[in-house]
Amino acid sequence: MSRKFEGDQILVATHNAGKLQEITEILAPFGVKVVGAAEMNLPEPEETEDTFVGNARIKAHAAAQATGLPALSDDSGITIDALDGAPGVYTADWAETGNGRDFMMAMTRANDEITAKGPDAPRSAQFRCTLVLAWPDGHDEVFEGVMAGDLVWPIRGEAGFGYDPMFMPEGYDVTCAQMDKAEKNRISHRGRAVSAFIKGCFSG
Ligand SMILES: O=c1nc[nH]c2c1ncn2[C@H]1C[C@H](O)[C@@H](COP(=O)(O)OP(=O)(O)OP(=O)(O)O)O1
Ligand SMILES: [Mg+2]
Repeated sequence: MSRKFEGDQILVATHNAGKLQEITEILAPFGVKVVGAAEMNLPEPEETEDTFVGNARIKAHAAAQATGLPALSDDSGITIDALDGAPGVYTADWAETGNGRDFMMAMTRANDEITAKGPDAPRSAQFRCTLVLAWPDGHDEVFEGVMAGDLVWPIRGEAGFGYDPMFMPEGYDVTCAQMDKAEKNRISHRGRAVSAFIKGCFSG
């Protein structure tokens, strides 16, 4: 069934367990063995670029070079219209405490900064995901996905990870943290990007 990965492993170059679970579930029907970065004892590279694709390239190439496996990385985040696209590539940084990540703090900051723009500030935002598939020979392929929605307050739901409890996708009246996994994967930035990857790599 698979054109490029038949009988092979693909390394998913992320240390985020939520991402790894989503990507593993979306790829499950395609007969490719998914291995995570933590399982391979890979270090977490520094994300020094100011674009999603730049940081996705750093993560994917580091993992492919270290293992000799094709490596698929995910760089993602949220762009908030009222904040001119912030936090964007710095979405994870907003949750950083110096002692692990605190997404309640990050979501509170997002809500506070929108609220500070005034009562007419839009609540619209986009989740964005850039996947880079890096090959051990040094070439790569890029796949992207976007999900539009609104940021709600107070937060709702327990499922998912990161900013899911405040993100209500367009056309829904529940947040990503109130959806089952399959539904989120069907519409999400990551689900769309992984679908593009599947089209590119499993349908030849
Ligand atoms: O579906 C999502 N639902 C909720 N939050 C999300 C989602 N997708 C990305 N996010 C947030 C989490 C993290 O704060 C940032 C990504 O940062 P990003 O550097 O790409 O990922 P990460 O550091 O968690 O893992 P890693 O770099 O090892 O892949 O955006
Ligand atoms: Mg990261």
